[in-house]
Amino acid sequence: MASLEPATAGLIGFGALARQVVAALGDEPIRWVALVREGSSSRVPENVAKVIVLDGLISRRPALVIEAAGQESVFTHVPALLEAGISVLVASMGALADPEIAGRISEARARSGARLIIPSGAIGGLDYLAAVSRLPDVQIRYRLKKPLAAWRSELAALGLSDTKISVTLFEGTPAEAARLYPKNLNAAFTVALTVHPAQLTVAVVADPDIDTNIHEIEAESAVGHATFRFANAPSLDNPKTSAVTALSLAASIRNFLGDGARR
Ligand SMILES: NC(=O)C1=CN([C@@H]2O[C@H](COP(=O)(O)OP(=O)(O)OC[C@H]3O[C@@H](n4cnc5c(N)ncnc54)[C@H](OP(=O)(O)O)[C@@H]3O)[C@@H](O)[C@H]2O)C=CC1
Ligand SMILES: O=C([O-])CC(=O)C(=O)O
Repeated sequence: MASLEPATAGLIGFGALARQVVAALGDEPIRWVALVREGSSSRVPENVAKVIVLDGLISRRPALVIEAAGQESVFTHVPALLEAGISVLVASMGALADPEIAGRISEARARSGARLIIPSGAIGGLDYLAAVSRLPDVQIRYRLKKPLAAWRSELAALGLSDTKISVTLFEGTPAEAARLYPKNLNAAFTVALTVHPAQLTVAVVADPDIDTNIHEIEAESAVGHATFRFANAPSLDNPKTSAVTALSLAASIRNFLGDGARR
């Protein structure tokens, strides 16, 4: 980072991702403040200040707020932060599949000039996908396979908790995937926003024979065929979340704060 002057950074939620982001940036001069829900069971360490209302976070004028709490918190908190001129890094990108919240975020950014930072999260290759997205007839397929532990409630609802074979849970559009699987399909919507949702198809698989979260992206266009495959170790604290996601957020935060955004 460019300067040793501490920056204030906010966190929405203090679960697996937020805890790992703070740990990954342990050597950086950052004053952390976390917005947690009243009565939350999250254990917030002493080096992180805690607030329970959004105004408590806004009044500290953080240089950046990191949303790591789920799609619902994007609806309730992100437009107000942007309106207040505070830039936000959003992990729960699937929230932007909802046209109303996408519109509110876009208007708030335009009014205040605050930035919405989109991390690559559990995946990569977004630069290539952005490059080919302007070509006519580009087709992109995204397939997410996770172990059964990541799909407990979905498999129980189908009576397939102990399946011995892989189960295709979903095939369809990225917006529908983000809506149906709000804790698992955010990376898919990051791909959708990088290209165009109409260019992308999504498949979701529960696989009893794997122990990693596997994201496969295939792009076919006039300039070639590309395949990306990310076999991510799940976070020890949350099997739905890949451990690399916190590192991606940490890299984006370093990048943003190193860009002269310190206060
Ligand atoms: N872009 C990507 O590639 C990825 C994105 N994600 C997104 O990140 C989110 C967080 O992941 P992870 O940390 O593993 O999840 P966790 O469930 O471990 O943590 C989320 C925390 O947020 C808290 N929380 C929920 N709602 C609110 C709220 N309205 N205000 C404040 N705190 C809240 C919960 O605490 P409590 O219930 O105690 O209040 C919980 O501790 C996921 O839900 C997903 O949307 C995850 C992985 C990859
Ligand atoms: O962490 C992952 O592998 C992906 C994930 O949960 C998401 O995109 O919401």
